[in-house]
Amino acid sequence: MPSADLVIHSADMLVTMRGHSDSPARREGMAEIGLIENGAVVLREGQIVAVGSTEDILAEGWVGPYTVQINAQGKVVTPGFVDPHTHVIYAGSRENELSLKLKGVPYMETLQQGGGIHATVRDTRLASDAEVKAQTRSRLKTMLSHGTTTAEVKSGYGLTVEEELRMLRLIKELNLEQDLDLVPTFMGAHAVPSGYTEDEYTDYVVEDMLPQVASQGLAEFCDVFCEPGVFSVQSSERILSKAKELNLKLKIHADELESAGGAELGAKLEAVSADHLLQASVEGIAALAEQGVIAVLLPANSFNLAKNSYARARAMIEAGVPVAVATDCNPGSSPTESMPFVLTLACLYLHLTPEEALTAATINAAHAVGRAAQAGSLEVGKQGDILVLNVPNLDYLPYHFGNNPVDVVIKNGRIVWRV
Ligand SMILES: N=CN[C@@H](CCC(=O)O)C(=O)O
Ligand SMILES: [Zn+2]
Repeated sequence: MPSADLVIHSADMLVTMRGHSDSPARREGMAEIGLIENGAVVLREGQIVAVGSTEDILAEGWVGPYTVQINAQGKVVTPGFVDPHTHVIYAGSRENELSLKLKGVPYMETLQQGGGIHATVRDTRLASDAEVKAQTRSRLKTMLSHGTTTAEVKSGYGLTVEEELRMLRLIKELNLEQDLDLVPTFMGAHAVPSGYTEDEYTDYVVEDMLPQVASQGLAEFCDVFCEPGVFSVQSSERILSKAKELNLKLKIHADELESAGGAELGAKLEAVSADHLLQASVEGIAALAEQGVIAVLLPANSFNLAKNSYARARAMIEAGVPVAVATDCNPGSSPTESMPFVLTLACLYLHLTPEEALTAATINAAHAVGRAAQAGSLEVGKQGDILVLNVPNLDYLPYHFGNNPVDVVIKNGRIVWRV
């Protein structure tokens, strides 16, 4: 047998997430994390070639003279986190919105007065390609150091054909230039820019943007901010239907601030995920479950909007909706790169157990970005995307918050970050 490039062994707990790669975990399945005590995982040429107990793995003779070994005694080993909802590509920042929020100005009012997303659109358009990439690269590095090894990235701070294509091209370049795998989503329908009515801009997205995005093969998914005052259910349906016709997979920002039928639309159009969902109706939740649409929940966004309002994750899980969690990393509603922080919020405010939260941040998140065949679990044949966490058990991970629990990040079988 050829010897391994890397063996991680003696992990107090090795979380494999096995058995959920064909379809996302639902209901009680979300608590089935495939735990191996005193576990080990073996990597060769970037891939996982064996997973099991340390005793078995060491007896199998994987360790040769050139094998790098990591002793994970006293630690927990998990799949790399998959962050399935980010707006991480942009220039500038919006710390000015903190004082507005403290004065009680709602998020939507800031947006409608030309701030919010529009402010980031202005900053991003003014920044050179090199500036946008440098600022984004730095955030991606923070994400990686906090354990994210795959992330979805949305365009949406361009809002013209040229600027949206530029964002998607820069995502493609960044994907090749740094360690995280990036999954590109076109979100030209992120806000209606000034000078357009909603209908005029919807026409522009459908007739001009989408055909060019699709023909250049720059995006895998299309997303829409479906929210009263931004894109109505009717406009969202026009955009997502056109995207589907052009073979893009679908996501939808649904029922974030108001219950308006966004979840129902996601289910009707067979979206891969519906995201936010704070105000999703009972019927909307049932429709997501029926269609198998993944609910991507964003508790850091809820935390940051400081309205004490979170998505009803337990009702979703009970109804059979597969749940994933994400940072929603963006300069306004969720300025964080940290999946460990999201895990804490998922437990405390979405009321997930640590096991369910970890499922939501790994294999279910991988399904939400179309990467479940490669990422999200520690199974033979998958990419070697692995975390060694400096925590003694699973409960400790969400319990000890506000700092970075990640000891080692392995991406495609290579150590890419280490304390
Ligand atoms: N809700 C719409 N889009 C982002 C916010 C983007 C921004 O505020 O810049 C979100 O998912 O939270
Ligand atoms: Zn978003």
